[in-house]
Amino acid sequence: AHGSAETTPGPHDVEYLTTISIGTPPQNLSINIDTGSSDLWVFSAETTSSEVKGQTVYDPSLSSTAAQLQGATWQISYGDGSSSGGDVYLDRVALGGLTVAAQAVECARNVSGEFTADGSSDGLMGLGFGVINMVKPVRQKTFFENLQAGLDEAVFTADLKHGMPGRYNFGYVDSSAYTGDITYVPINSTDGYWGWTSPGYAVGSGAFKDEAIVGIADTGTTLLLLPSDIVADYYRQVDGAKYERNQGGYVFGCDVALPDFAFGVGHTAGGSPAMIKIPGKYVNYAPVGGSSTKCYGGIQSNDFIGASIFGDLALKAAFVVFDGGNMRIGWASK
Ligand SMILES: C[C@H]1CC[C@H](NC(=O)Cn2ccnc2)CC1
Repeated sequence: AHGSAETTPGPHDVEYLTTISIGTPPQNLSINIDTGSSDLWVFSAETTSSEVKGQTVYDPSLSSTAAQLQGATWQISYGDGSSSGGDVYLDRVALGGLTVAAQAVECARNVSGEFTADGSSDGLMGLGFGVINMVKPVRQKTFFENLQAGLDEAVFTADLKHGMPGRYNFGYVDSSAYTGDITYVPINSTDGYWGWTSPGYAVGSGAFKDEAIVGIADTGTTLLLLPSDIVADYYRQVDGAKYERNQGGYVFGCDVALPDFAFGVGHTAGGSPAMIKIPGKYVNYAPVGGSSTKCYGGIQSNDFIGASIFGDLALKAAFVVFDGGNMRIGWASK
């Protein structure tokens, strides 16, 4: 089996939203597919009403195929400080023409303010590894893990785009969606993430710099978060760019010229790595609050996290294969 679903960017490509249907008859929700976590949770009929502002909720009592997972609860918090928690139902979940008959659907009883304020997202679908699923007492499998054995190929692909809809495909690699070759590198899923190491980077037309970047491919993070020395190297090439503590990162004039940023994939012994080039204009993330002339950079420091995060800013410059069958990740230009 294989399937394909369109995914649509929010403002400034802050997140990408994909429609899933849950239950019988189907209840359609718009969710954020997040390779940086492993819980499928949704706003629900059980969510504290003051914490629901415009989201569509899943109501298991209206689904003939819903069954509560007795005694199961979950609580999750994300790197950006947001959080949610609740109880668990098993129900049919369909996405892109593929269905899991008994998917653990984590129903929120409470969500933090960030989720309440985001009227576009009705929940998250974690496509990380089940080892970090937060359901207790028994961890639950992700949608992809439940699908995997039945897929033609044990893969899903992310084809996110700048300011326009892209696609998540499951079970196949669409050879018409990218240019050149896909370069695959091993992943380290020990921490439950799609962890991988880039051999280095280049700023604009500059030389390749051999500096290993250990990170995760995370569709649930908006920006590209890298070691502070690389980030400083990039913004040295942006006229007037500076680090502003009260903005929480590097800012620059919204009309400034921005160099491309390229990161390496793979490292043929002695040869040069394949490069994924992020166009400079993608690095202009958005005007900072209250200004129309000062803009916030899409490349920022990973200082307080310890690993780098190849978020949407990096992913939307590539066609990315999350290969669960061979525990590897593949990157191609497009
Ligand atoms: C410091 C970084 C900040 C951004 C963090 N990303 C997330 O929290 C992604 N996410 C998932 C659900 N809601 C948000 C990763 C750490």
